[in-house]
Amino acid sequence: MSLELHDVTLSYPDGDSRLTVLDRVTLTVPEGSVTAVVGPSGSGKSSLLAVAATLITPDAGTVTVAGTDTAGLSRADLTDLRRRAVGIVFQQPHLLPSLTAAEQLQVMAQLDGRSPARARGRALELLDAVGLADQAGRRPHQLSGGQRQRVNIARALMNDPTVLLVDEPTSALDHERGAAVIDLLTRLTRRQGTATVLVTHDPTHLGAVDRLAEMRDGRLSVPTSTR
Ligand SMILES: Nc1ncnc2c1ncn2[C@@H]1O[C@H](COP(=O)(O)OP(=O)(O)OP(=O)(O)O)[C@@H](O)[C@H]1O
Repeated sequence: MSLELHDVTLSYPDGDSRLTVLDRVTLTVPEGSVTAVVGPSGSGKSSLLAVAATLITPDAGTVTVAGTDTAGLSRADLTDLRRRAVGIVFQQPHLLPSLTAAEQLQVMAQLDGRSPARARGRALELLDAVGLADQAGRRPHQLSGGQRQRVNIARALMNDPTVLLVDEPTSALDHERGAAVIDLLTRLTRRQGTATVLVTHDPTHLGAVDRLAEMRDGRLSVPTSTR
């Protein structure tokens, strides 16, 4: 299992008391499968992703990423684990305006110490995988919203992550493009063998995912198989 959260609790200060945002959440995500987490606004979905990404340390419980128990790791070790094993797709692509689609991806690998030639090769391979082989030289303003989101997804896969965390990838897209993005994420998950968590408040287009769980007031239902 590539991502395991066990009995995770997270709270924030709220006046004199604390607001519990994650309440004993347990989730195991097998490699090569997509677990979708749905739930209303404010139910704790983004907090769940932040904990799984090791960006926030929970009050209690364990988070195991790619076989590594994250409890007690130093900040430097957490950063290293994230760089090696975690890909994150945020709601908004946040692409750099002056870079081409290929360069957006290459930057990631060069930061990681790969040679420019290898980074370029991998970038073109991934752009091809997301159906953008012929758009590699375009800058963000020359791409559609759906194409920008596909560059965003390809970029998150540049370091060959074990765990892929995706936050509301369809919120800026129309129905058809949203469905295409979910379909793409599912295909890439199987192909790359990632353990993927997809958070959304929109339960449409989820036909292709493997398991579905619901977040309500910080409690996560046990994921049920959709196939
Ligand atoms: N840094 C913080 N400090 C205090 N409270 C916070 C903080 N971050 C989130 N919250 C609160 O935690 C709860 C869960 O927020 P979270 O963003 O995880 O929900 P969500 O399900 O992702 O919502 P949305 O679908 O609107 O993005 C909300 O009540 C929110 O106000």
